[in-house]
Order: sequence, then structure tokens, then C-alpha cells
Amino acid sequence: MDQQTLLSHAKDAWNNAYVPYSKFRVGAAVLTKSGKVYKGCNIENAAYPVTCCAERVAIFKAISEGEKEFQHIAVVADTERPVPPCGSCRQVLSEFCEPTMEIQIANLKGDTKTMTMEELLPFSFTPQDLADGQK
Ligand SMILES: O=c1ccn([C@H]2C[C@H](O)[C@@H](CO)O2)c(=O)[nH]1
Ligand SMILES: [Zn+2]
Repeated sequence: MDQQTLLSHAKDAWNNAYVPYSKFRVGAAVLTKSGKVYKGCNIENAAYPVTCCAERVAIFKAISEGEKEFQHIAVVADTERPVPPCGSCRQVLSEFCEPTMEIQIANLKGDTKTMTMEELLPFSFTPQDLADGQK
């Protein structure tokens, strides 16, 4: 599946965003190495911090269905520049995505930017760091 097709899945999910508080819609779609697509939208809550971002909804849906290997993710919002994933999502993505995996961010105007996981979150805290510190 090409990046454009995955982005169209992210746009589908964008329509389902539950955003009564921010009115800021985000859609995401992850492609597994086995070729399946899992979509996510942001889901807000009256208790604001309970909100979950689109990227994490998509990846958590995939993980909960037994998927562990990903080849690509696309994220879209109606922003001026391609939407930058928040820090929490970058950390979650880094747990499951190889440093060289490509992440495509986009806006509804059609601007896109593709970067690797490592570019999105350099010098990240990894499971290896955790293991090294458990003495
Ligand atoms: O990359 C991002 C940035 C923000 N949000 C959501 C969280 C919240 O619902 C709204 C405003 O922060 O956008 C995402 O889903 N992904
Ligand atoms: Zn986020």
C-alpha cells in the first residue's frame, strides 16, 4: 500500500474524531508489516487529561489485536503545517516502530512531510536503557 492510500485511511478516521472540547480533529492510520490497516482518531473527555490522541488510538488498536510489526503510519489534521505528533505519542510510537520506519504527517491542504521514527524522536528512552538501569 502506498503512502497516499494510507493517508486516505487517516483522513477517514479524522471524520470520526470525538472533539467536543478542542474542536481539533486528528486522524491516524498504521500499516502493519502483514498489510493490515488500523485507524485512529483523537477521543476527548470532559476530564480533559483522559483524552487520547489519534496516533495512540491507532497503535493501541493494532497492538490489542496482536500486531507488533509496523511498516508505516500516517497522521493528518487541519493545520497550517503537517501536524506534529505530541511528545507522548512520539514516545509510544518509538516503543513499537523501528528507528528507520517512515512516518508521514500531513494537513488537509495536501502538505505532507515524511520523516523517520529516529528523526521524530531523537535520543529516545528505550527498553535497553530501562534494562541497563535495573541493577
Ligand atoms: O498529534 C496530535 C496532537 C493533538 N492531538 C489531539 C489531542 C486533543 O484531542 C487535541 C488537542 O490537543 O488534539 C492528537 O490527537 N494528535
Ligand atoms: Zn499525541
